[in-house]
Amino acid sequence: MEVHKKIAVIGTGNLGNAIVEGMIESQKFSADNIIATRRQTHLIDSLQQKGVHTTSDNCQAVRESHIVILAVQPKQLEQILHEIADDLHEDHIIVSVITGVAIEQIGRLLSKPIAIVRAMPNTAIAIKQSMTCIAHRNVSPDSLSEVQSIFDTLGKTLIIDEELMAAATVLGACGIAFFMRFIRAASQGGIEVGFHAEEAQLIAAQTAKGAASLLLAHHTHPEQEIDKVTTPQGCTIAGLNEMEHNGLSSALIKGVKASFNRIADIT
Ligand SMILES: NC(=O)C1=CN([C@@H]2O[C@H](COP(=O)(O)OP(=O)(O)OC[C@H]3O[C@@H](n4cnc5c(N)ncnc54)[C@H](O)[C@@H]3O)[C@@H](O)[C@H]2O)C=CC1
Ligand SMILES: O=C(O)[C@@H]1CCC=N1
Repeated sequence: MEVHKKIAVIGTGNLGNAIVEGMIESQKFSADNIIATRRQTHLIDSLQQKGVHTTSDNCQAVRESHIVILAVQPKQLEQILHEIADDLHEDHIIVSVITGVAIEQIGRLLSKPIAIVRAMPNTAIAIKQSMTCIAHRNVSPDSLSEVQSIFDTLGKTLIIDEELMAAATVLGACGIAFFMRFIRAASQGGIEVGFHAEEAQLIAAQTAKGAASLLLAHHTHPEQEIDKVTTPQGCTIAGLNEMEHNGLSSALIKGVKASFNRIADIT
């Protein structure tokens, strides 16, 4: 499905950039219909070169758009809402990808009846491989499906209760960094056992992609797939058990919980 509505991304940093890159890559959005804002617009020249309208004028971006994606840091939100409030009207849909800020908080800061949806994508949105969790409160089915269809073109989506948004942030958004670190560590091991760094990374990354793809394609539990790899008295189980003796699963679970607990302190 093509998306023809004008979309403004307010705060085009790491995630905002990835969202715009993904939209362009998908070819479902015309670059013409995307407005990306940043205080230092030269830092998003690469998007301008692809036909995106870039500006530091958040109010103009809001006036010229229908869907407003808020992608600033949590501490920058209040000032941004203050700045754009007069230009927002009830036909707009706000999509906040900001961590730890509830819909009710945004609504209170705006004190206007505007549809607000929270979305939690990850940086794989740049290549249309995001996992995006979406939550809303009292948004019309049409507005919700409009927002969901944007993220559907950029990966997979799941509608969740807003109470689960912090958990979604940790598992889905921070998860990119967690899995990256796992791949880096696997590559480092691969170098120890004989590969050049580049080869080790290729093997580790493609293998990680294969493992994830197996789960998505077979709808199996990871242990079922592990059982198919662990030949009795073989090298896989020897490696896995050594990793577990050193706390692999425990370290991951504790890391997820530490990230989750941090979200409560963010705002
Ligand atoms: N980076 C990630 O993977 C993810 C980030 N998020 C959330 O997305 C939001 C953005 O995160 P990042 O992209 O990592 O941060 P970032 O700092 O890279 O991006 C924020 C951008 O907003 C711009 N900005 C700040 N004030 C502005 C203003 N007044 N006008 C225009 N632009 C302004 C900054 O210059 C910066 O480029 C955060 O709330 C974060 O919690 C959510 C999911 C994933
Ligand atoms: O690190 C952060 O706070 C943000 C939210 C999820 C990914 N990056």
